[in-house]
Amino acid sequence: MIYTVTLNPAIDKTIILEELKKGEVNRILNSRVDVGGKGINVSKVLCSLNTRSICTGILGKENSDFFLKYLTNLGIDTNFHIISGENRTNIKIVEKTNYILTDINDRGFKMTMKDLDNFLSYFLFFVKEGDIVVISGSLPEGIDSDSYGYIIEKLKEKKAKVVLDADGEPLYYGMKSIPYAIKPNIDELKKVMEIDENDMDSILSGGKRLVDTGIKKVLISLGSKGAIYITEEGSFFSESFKVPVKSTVGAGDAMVAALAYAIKNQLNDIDTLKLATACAASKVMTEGTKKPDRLLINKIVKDVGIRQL
Ligand SMILES: Nc1ncnc2c1ncn2[C@@H]1O[C@H](COP(=O)(O)OP(=O)(O)OP(=O)(O)O)[C@@H](O)[C@H]1O
Ligand SMILES: O=P(O)(O)OC[C@@]1(O)O[C@H](CO)[C@@H](O)[C@@H]1O
Repeated sequence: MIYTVTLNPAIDKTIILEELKKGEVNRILNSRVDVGGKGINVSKVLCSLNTRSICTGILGKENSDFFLKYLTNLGIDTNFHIISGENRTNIKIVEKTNYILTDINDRGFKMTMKDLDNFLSYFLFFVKEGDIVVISGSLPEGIDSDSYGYIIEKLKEKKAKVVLDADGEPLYYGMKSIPYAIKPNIDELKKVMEIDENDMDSILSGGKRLVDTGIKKVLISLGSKGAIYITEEGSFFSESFKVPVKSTVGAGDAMVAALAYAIKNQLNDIDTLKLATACAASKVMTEGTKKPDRLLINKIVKDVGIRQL
């Protein structure tokens, strides 16, 4: 089974403007609302890949119905630990003229380490050897910044394979517990290790150092420049697929979904990176944080080129 864990879910309100004018009245051309948060987005893309996942984590009670209905309508199974409080709303401003994306992410509800332990005590009861657990996104206020490390240790005791996608301290401490796979973007990687983002060799050697620590699969996304995939078997590069951009929000989550799918189905490294690039491109072509189209992914994957590094 694949589980996705989102500790800090969000309602994503995407606003499309001609151009954002600071300090002025801006008129919206179009808008949409999706439920999001990184793990939830991973479950949506797994659903596009016809793969079942259970979407779990923490959900604030106040607007929980909206999340549960949205996911149930997509046919995604949920098993959240509900606590008091309201799930945040994150604003995503898309400027049509220049395609600049501005993310305004709220902090979210407050939770306690006790809430986290309550969630873990029942979640860990379900997890079995060989399960894949994706943990991703920011941590809510109130829990320790090494919480992902703590969760990874417990999941490893259960012999689950953990895929981590986080930023800053949560990524730093999470990596210390050696998850099975990670998917940092280049900015996230720069914060946790010495690399020169403009030098491919430097990024590659950074990724290899991580594989040497025992992390089996390191997928580094480079935004519109593409992605590098480093494993014990080799290192591979894929340019991003040139597509009309509707929203890049969740492109990284689409890659994480492909990575989880590839681990489950034992895809080789080249097919894994092809699928990750196709899922990300399909997501970029999709409005807001809506689930990308399965047929589109299947079409693009055939044309993705991979270069061995
Ligand atoms: N403008 C674009 N056109 C085509 N593909 C893109 C574009 N931007 C990103 N991608 C694809 O999406 C992948 C992931 O992008 P990125 O590195 O921005 O992830 P991220 O920062 O983790 O995203 P998020 O946190 O919003 O999910 C890239 O490796 C690339 O394949
Ligand atoms: O604030 P975090 O948890 O780092 O990121 C949250 C978020 O920006 O990530 C997803 C896109 O990756 C969105 O659905 C959501 O709003």
